[in-house]
Amino acid sequence: MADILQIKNLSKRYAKTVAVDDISFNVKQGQCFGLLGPNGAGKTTTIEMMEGILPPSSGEILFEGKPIDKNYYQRVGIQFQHTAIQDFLTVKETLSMFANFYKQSLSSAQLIEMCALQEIVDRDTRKLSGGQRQRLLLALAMLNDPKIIFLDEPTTGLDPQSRRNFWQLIDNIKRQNKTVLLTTHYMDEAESLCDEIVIMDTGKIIQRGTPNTLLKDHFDGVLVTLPISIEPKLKSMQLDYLRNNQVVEIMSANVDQTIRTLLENEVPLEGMQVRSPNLEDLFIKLTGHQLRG
Ligand SMILES: Nc1ncnc2c1ncn2[C@@H]1O[C@H](COP(=O)(O)OP(=O)(O)OP(=O)(O)O)[C@@H](O)[C@H]1O
Repeated sequence: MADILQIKNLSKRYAKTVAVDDISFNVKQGQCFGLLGPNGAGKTTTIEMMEGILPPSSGEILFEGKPIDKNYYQRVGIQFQHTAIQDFLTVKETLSMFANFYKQSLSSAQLIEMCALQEIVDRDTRKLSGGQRQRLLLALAMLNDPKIIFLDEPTTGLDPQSRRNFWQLIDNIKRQNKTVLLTTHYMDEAESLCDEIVIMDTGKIIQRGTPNTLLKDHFDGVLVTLPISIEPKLKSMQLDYLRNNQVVEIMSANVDQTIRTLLENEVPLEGMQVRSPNLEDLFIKLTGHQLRG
């Protein structure tokens, strides 16, 4: 697959902060690429530079091998976190109004189908739920049939069902060989949607790869989780573990052996869970802190 975007030594410096600090990566055509990181990591600054709306302090962005120019906006779609939608218009009227901004646009019928807007086409945009509003914003970003679509935290604040519905739409868009670039705080979102991710912290890239490879590279086995109350016992056994909120997590390459050891040491197993490590665990392992907070 060819690279649709190349990010080379990109930085954004403000008077008191280096928001993005010399990052480089490529995005392949047709890929869903995720920018992950905690609050203030530099995700929004990075995506806004990639969207062409924020000038970098240094470095460059190539779109299909060339510096981005004024035609870029005809080729890309952007779903902003807070797009102002005109009051007193229906969903269909809103789509028609925004279509005027582009030389070429998809038909309303195509967008309505693509973004599951059938039941709300005649609804006043002030009466939309959070999930419906996000679907309309997605349709607006898809209006010009872009090659690449940028989504900045598209599902923040949505209920779990609406988030999953939204993921389905993104999946359908990916199937049309569109490139999707998204920022997210949600690790399950990244694991479900992204072919490749970069994890950012304090303006730098700290890891890059496919979710699966990153997890395989950093974890060997599963996590055995127990209530925090057994921590003193684990300390006395000199067993390696991580503290995560109200639980302790033991990394185990052999669950049977770990459970035998715990039983031999009379550790109560009530409340025990066994699970595979996820990107959230990886983030904590790499940075020592959680994504939210
Ligand atoms: N216009 C600005 N002027 C000064 N500093 C800024 C500006 N925009 C962003 N920053 C700083 O740059 C850093 C990165 O911010 P950015 O919004 O890119 O992070 P983020 O990863 O998107 O965080 P969040 O998840 O909270 O949106 C932060 O320290 C932020 O305060």
